[in-house]
Amino acid sequence: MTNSPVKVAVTGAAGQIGYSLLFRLASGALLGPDTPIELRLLEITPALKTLEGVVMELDDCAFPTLAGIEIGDDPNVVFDGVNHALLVGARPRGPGMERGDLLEANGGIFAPQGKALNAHAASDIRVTVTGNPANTNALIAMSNAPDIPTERFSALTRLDHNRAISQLAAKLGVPVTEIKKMTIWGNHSATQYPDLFHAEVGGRNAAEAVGDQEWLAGTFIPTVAKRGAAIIEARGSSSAASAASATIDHARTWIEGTPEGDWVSMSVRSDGSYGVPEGLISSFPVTIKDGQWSIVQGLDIDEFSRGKIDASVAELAEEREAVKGLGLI
Ligand SMILES: NC(=O)c1ccc[n+]([C@@H]2O[C@H](COP(=O)([O-])OP(=O)(O)OC[C@H]3O[C@@H](n4cnc5c(N)ncnc54)[C@H](O)[C@@H]3O)[C@@H](O)[C@H]2O)c1
Ligand SMILES: O=C(O)C[C@H](O)C(=O)O
Repeated sequence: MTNSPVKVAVTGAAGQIGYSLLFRLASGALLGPDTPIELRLLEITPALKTLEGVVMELDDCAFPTLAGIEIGDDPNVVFDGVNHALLVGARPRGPGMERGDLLEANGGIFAPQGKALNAHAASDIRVTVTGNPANTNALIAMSNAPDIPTERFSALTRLDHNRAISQLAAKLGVPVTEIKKMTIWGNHSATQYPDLFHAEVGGRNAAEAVGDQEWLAGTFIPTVAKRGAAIIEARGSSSAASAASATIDHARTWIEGTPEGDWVSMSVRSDGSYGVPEGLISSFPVTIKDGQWSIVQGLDIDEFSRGKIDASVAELAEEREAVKGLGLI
């Protein structure tokens, strides 16, 4: 291992997702076995003691790829020189909280974090927002970091993408590796649109392979879109290991690129493609090469898909108006 360490920041590091994410990052799941990683872990002050315990456990694993760990409660210190920022820590919706309250509370987190990244991150910084509402939190962070190119900000819809692949593979009785070109459009919320019309199963169109519009519209789409809620209902808390795994998948694909003949779903700043208003952080099919993503162009969008994409994008536009009204962007 001759490379110098890559600095990866994780916020909300003492939380549920953090507890799964940190050990996988430290063991090389993001950067591989030959690149040392330095973890920069941000938490709120009252959670630092818990985080110290997690750091003790990380030490106890003696991971060969783990070159160092720094923890703290000041993003201006923790984000110094970071190459990747995985923004996981967010304010969950509490009893009686309206969407506007949630957006305001998260604005208080993602605006200062955007500013701190702008001031202190490395010049090659790439930012992935997992903390909900992920798309709009990414918009807030991006809007508060004017010196970082906008294409370096993203939000996580890879978990939805993975869920869609898994549901489709189970329906058709094929391995997940047979499924290519899955797309999640729109917001990481119940309005998202998992699209089978452009996906492929063993080279064949997925919607045709399913051949059952009732299952597609009445079972597949709501199962994927409401999977987060189903896990909360079953587990008593939101998805954590799968969210950590998808966060690593997302960031690793951003580094390594997409394989020939496939793409991934990633929430990125819209350039107006597919009628998604410019500037919204919306999920698209993207290919990635040399660390740069591009929205897949030229897909035919039929009336059914158009309606679903428009509904989710309308929600993103509403969220943008709400955070604008709060002066967060
Ligand atoms: N995008 C997705 O696919 C997806 C999937 C699952 C969960 N999530 C979201 O990820 C977020 C984290 O989930 P979790 O289960 O780990 O939650 P959690 O409550 O267990 O942990 C969140 C952590 O963030 C910390 N935190 C709060 N404010 C912070 C700040 N300003 N700076 C640094 N840390 C801060 C908290 O102290 C806490 O330890 C939630 O918003 C959840 O809804 C997103
Ligand atoms: O849906 C949620 O609130 C949790 C998370 O975003 C998920 O998709 O599992």
